[in-house]
Amino acid sequence: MAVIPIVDLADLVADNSKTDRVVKQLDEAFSTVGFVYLTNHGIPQTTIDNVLEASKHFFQLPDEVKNRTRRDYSKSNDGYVGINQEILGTHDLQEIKEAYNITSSNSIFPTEEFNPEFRSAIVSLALELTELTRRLLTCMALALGLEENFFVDRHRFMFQDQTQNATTFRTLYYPSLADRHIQPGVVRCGAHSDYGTITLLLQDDVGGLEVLSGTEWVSAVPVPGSILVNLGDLMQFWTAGRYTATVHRVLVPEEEIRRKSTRQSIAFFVHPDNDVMVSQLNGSHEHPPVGALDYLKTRLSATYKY
Ligand SMILES: O=C(O)CCC(=O)C(=O)O
Ligand SMILES: [Fe+2]
Repeated sequence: MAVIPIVDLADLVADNSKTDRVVKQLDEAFSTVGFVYLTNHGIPQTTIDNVLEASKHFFQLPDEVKNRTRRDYSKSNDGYVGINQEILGTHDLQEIKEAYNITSSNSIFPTEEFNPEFRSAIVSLALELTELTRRLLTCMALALGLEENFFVDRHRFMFQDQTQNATTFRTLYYPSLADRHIQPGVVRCGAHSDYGTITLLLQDDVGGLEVLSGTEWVSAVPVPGSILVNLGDLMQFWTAGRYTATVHRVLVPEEEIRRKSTRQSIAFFVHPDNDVMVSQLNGSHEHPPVGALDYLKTRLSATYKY
């Protein structure tokens, strides 16, 4: 049974030059299971808890209030995404999840009178995740034998301005399923791979995330204090398949107690700057280069329902 490895970042956080072990371990994880837990990543737990708390507060507001900042994909990717507004799994009828997307500190935020902490909590965490992402991108460049700033230089505008970079902070809320009749084809989050470079994922202690390893679904059990990292399809393309964009999902729990619980997670979807042309790093000309933003748009419009 495949296991998701744990990589301890303590040395790297203390001293940026201590990359060797981390580079090797990330390379191994990304070329096999495609998911890795990071521990001692340096982001304070209170910064994470503040977002979970402010998010819960938001998602429990009446629909009428939440819909005031509803995502309108004809304008941008920011804002509130209601139940079934997006279906990631190609065979799923319903996905019982809510989400809120933020692309910078100037993004669309809920009206402050309802939730004054939401903006500041999210911006603080997003800035920390941006820093951590830079460290990871540096390690990945070294692992692939590239100049160490190769990826960082192509991700210059993360969480700064969506007209230049589509990196998105997403807070997710899976409501309680206590009073729902669950038909086949109803899930919390359908099977999919992510689209971009990497995704940093933080989950609460409820569990339910599973990752596909061969033909087997492996539980990504919550490891307290850790951040999960997985690769997106664009990075799989970039590395010509050396790194894997692993399919993952969150089903409706079978146990009554977990079905009743709400579940929360936070995803930081990292994308290259919009104008980056991604060419396969093995020098192959089999597939023409793809523009980072064009690629993302194609993927987003396939999942967006209304
Ligand atoms: O909620 C989770 O644990 C996973 C969410 C996810 O995979 C996504 O939004 O892309
Ligand atoms: Fe995902």
